[in-house]
Amino acid sequence: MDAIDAFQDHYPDNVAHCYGCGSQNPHGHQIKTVWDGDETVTRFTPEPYHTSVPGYAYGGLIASLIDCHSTGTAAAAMYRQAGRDMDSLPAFRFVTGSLHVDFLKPTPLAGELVIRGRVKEIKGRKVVVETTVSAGDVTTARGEVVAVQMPENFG
Ligand SMILES: CCCCCCCCCC(=O)SCCNC(=O)CCNC(=O)[C@H](O)C(C)(C)COP(=O)(O)OP(=O)(O)OC[C@H]1O[C@@H](n2cnc3c(N)ncnc32)[C@H](O)[C@@H]1OP(=O)(O)O
Repeated sequence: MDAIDAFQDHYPDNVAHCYGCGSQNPHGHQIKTVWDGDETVTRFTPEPYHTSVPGYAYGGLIASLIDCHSTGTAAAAMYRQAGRDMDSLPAFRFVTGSLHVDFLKPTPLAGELVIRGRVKEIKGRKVVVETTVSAGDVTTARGEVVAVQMPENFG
């Protein structure tokens, strides 16, 4: 999916290979996240190969959408709080410290999923993001991610 000025379009190429959100990963989801007021939104249409129970999406897919939607939201929220453009330096880069997912209902494979995030807390290098996944008007999963600013010596 192409989106204009998505958060992920501002990730430098050297950190744009993530399976969930990297624009440079041809095998990945390549999600695109934007602001919608105080919320963030990603739209993603699963493929037939994302199956768990026939007709329904694999939980790992749902978790990875929540994960990368939330880390992208964390970065955008830090830039917004600082009143900075997402291309400005030094860059805010976030990795997942923890990922909690509640699978509320089976997620249908047919059609678009809407992933929405809301910042719950910003404290120091940590951003806590609450994210939901919806199919039509049904919320099928809810997640909470603790995103932590990537240390200089990551790895
Ligand atoms: C721009 C490019 C970005 C592209 C990549 C997007 C990534 C997409 C999502 C991913 O899949 S990332 C890959 C999976 N994640 C990792 O591999 C991370 C592995 N873990 C680490 O490297 C470190 O544990 C981590 C950087 C997450 C934290 O280590 P730190 O030493 O920097 O954290 P520190 O101990 O200073 O804690 C900072 C705050 O975060 C909190 N925190 C850290 N780890 C946590 C955790 N696991 N659960 C809950 N909170 C956590 C910690 O409590 C604290 O909060 P408080 O300030 O309120 O006290």
